[in-house]
Amino acid sequence: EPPLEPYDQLYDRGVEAYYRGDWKSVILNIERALRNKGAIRRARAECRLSCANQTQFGEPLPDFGVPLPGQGPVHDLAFFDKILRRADCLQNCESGKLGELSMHKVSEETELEFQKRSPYNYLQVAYFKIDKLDKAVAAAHTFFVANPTHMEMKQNLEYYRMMAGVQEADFKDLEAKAHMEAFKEGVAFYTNDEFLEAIPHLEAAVEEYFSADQECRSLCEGAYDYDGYNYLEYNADLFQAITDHYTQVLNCKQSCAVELASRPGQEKHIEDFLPGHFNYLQFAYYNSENYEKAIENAKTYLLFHPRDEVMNQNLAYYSAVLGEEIAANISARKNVEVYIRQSLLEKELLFYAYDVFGITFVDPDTWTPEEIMPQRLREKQKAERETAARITEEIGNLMKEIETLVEEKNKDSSEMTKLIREGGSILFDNIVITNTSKTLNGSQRVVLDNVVTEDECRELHQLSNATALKGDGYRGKPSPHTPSESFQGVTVLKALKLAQEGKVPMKSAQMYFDISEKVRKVVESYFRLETPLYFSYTHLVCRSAIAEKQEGREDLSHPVHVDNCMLQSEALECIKEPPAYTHRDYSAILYLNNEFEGGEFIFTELDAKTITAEVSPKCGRVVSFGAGKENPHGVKAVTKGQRCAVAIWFTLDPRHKEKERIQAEELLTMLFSPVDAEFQGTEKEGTSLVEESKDEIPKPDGPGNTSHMKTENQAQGPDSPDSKAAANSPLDSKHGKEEL
Ligand SMILES: O=C(O)CCC(=O)C(=O)O
Ligand SMILES: [Fe+3]
Repeated sequence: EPPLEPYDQLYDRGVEAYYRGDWKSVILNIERALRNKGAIRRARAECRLSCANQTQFGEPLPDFGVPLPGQGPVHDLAFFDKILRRADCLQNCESGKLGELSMHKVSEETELEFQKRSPYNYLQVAYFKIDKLDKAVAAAHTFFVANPTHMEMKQNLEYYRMMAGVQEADFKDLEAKAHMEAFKEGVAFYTNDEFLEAIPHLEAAVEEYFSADQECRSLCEGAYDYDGYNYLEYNADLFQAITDHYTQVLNCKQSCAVELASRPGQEKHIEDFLPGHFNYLQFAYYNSENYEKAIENAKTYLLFHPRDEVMNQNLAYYSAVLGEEIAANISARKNVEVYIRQSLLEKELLFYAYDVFGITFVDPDTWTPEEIMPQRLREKQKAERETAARITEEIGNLMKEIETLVEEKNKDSSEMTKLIREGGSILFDNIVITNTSKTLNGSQRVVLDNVVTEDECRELHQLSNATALKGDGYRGKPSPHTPSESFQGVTVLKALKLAQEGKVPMKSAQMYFDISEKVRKVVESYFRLETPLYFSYTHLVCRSAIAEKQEGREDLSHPVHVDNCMLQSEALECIKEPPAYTHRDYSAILYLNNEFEGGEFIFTELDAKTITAEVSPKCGRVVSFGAGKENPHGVKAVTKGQRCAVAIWFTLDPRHKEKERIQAEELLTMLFSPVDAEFQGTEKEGTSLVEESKDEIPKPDGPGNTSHMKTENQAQGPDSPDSKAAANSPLDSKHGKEEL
């Protein structure tokens, strides 16, 4: 084998070759750099592990029989004897495996390049140039995993995906970590309720985790990092120097828990990662009816979180099923117990160093018992946290005050501008403004007359009755608002479709479309809106009194409400949340007739009682208003006859533009473009050319995700672990599977 070359030099040579276009040399050097880096890492880890085994502390000291004065220094010597032997062992081992390379220090920049997986970016191009597609794809994928926002690589991958000869299996992550892969596979099966299949992967994940942890920890025993110290001024004595270096090593070892729970290209690591394995496992074993193993893993999980309620319940349940006695004899995993004990000792030392020397330690684990932190440090941190909380609260209060001040100012000015603003042109000469916000005792209100003619009113009224006849049944449906009235409604699209089928006059349907557009323009202009107003919903509605149900009637035809929020009149509040149509910004109602009794439109206060203005419907009259809480409104009972109106709601948000409106526009264009008009003539059946609204087909429904899990004994009630454990398993916590 050729002597190992430092990988930073190999890498530099590869990059140089890249700019010469010497692809073979790029591949040769960079592949070798990657291999060397791996070899160094492995050699270091192996040597540190084997030397630790060879020169363990804790062997009995030379026996002096009775304690002698002066035995202390002998103990010290025995300790440092071990240290020297360990150093000797390491030197021999490493130079044996790595030769001169063992002394070579790689620059931080190169280290970072490798961390970012940049070598694979060069490799990807070089392989592509020499037509090694499978390798190019793997290199590209490997790079992209760690750089998911890299646009060019994303495009490359899309390009590769379309190329002939490229297979799905080529998209390999060449730097994937065995423990994470096994975990992901296990969780994938688990998520599919394939528990039996999940188990071997999760077990492998645990095993791989511990070997990765061992390697990670051994790699922490490197050189002292003077970061933060002035190199030249650092003059610690023997024990301070040992302390500084050793705490750094311990800090690094502790952070292995984070390192192992991290995924390339993702900022956040998986929280509570190692304990999570045993949570998955206990539930997977339970669902595979292996109660012994379920108990073992539940107990192992409890080593980390002894007070976890769900897990304690699970354990109680498993124990009851299996028999308390057998259960009591099953213990948690030994290696995990050892791991925890060691980790806690490390934490204690680190907290000690934190407390005394101020060497910062941030505990990466969520399961550390509180007692591990020294009392004094705990109090210090508590005090600091309290101060921070107080400051945060004070700042919060201040911000709130400022916010309300600003809000009030904005409200004043926006109300002012709104007031000044309404009153724009009404675009058509014959339309008249009958009432404004001022005369209607509110804001964002207007009543206009002569918006449409008597003929138009009559035609739309007939359209409503014709569609009701053809569509929903003879007298319309019972009103959703009152038992004393019936109610019929038709949208623009429905009217056009019925017209297309020859069931109502096309001219009327088109008039309905045109008139609603006219109202939209007028409202947009009158309220001087700076951005376009879009249709949100259009409905031609007639309410008819049911003669035999009028006696003693006290309800309204349409209870007082606000169009874009849920009115809570007792609380004098309006909540702008679904199911309210929160995106509605303006409403307009065009009345078509007055041949009925009652049916006055009313504006009220937020209490839904105090009437502030009343509008009597008549043909051609439009009442229009802001759809928000400033305008609660309703309709008084229609006690005789039929009251018809076109109700239109508008939105300023183009994303909520009515889908039906767009379809209606398309249908009209199609019907009245010459070619299509002819084409329509051949559609004798009258089948609709426009797809039925998708909303009318019930949405697909999937199987419940836990419905077929083991449910035996569920009748026993609260002890059943399945649903609760599932709810508490890491899957459903904030680190969902999509992050994996
Ligand atoms: O028909 C009316 O006068 C008002 C109807 C209304 O407010 C509504 O449907 O939201
Ligand atoms: Fe309304």
